[in-house]
Amino acid sequence: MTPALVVFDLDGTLLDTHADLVQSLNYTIAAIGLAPVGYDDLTHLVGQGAKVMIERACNLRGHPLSQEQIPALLDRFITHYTDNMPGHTLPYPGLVEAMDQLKSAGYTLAVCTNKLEGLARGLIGKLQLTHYFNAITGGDTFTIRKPDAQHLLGTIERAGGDVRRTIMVGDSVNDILVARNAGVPSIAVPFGYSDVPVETLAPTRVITHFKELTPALVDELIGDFVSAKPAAAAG
Ligand SMILES: O=C(O)COP(=O)(O)O
Ligand SMILES: [Mg+2]
Repeated sequence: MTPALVVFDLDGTLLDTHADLVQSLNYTIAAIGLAPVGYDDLTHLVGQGAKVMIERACNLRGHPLSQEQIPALLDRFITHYTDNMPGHTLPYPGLVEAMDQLKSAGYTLAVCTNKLEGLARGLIGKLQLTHYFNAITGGDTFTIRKPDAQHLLGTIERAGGDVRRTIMVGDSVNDILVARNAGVPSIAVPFGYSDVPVETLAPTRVITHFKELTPALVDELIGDFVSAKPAAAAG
């Protein structure tokens, strides 16, 4: 049987990236004279990748960007963010121990993020975590991204997983929606960058610390989810 697969969102789930995102974003918008944004703004800015984050920050400062302005600002962000990796970014408490336990139990792991794939791979590599994952996809890996189901389904395929034996772990609405759209149970974590309480996103389960992410919980959610599905119509 295909091993169970746990797919993680990156920003606000796998890694606490907020300080470096804010630092590079402020460095970027300073180029057009805009005042810096704060951590509290981040929950409304992050989630759809760097380009959207920059656009949202400029809108927040009352300076909507023209399409012509975006490429240079995106390059400025990517250069600064890459040059400063891993910066202050760290895995959340208990994550590495949970991933070790899942891998020891024969489970496979993957990353499905709306961060640019190159930035995700660079950051995961700098933190020496690449070896944990069968697949790492970003917002630019496919032509679509979360919450489109195909982003998660494509990640599952690249990881050699089975959608019926997969769970998604995330901190924001796009993660819970992509799981729902792909027919996959979801675990929400409250310590990331959601602009609403994660309970209101109706995930399958909420955990408050990665010590709760055990093989038994994964089996429970997959089992419950499969048994709760209507029986396939008789062929
Ligand atoms: O880069 C972002 O906007 C956030 O991406 P993620 O939460 O899907 O990792
Ligand atoms: Mg996230």
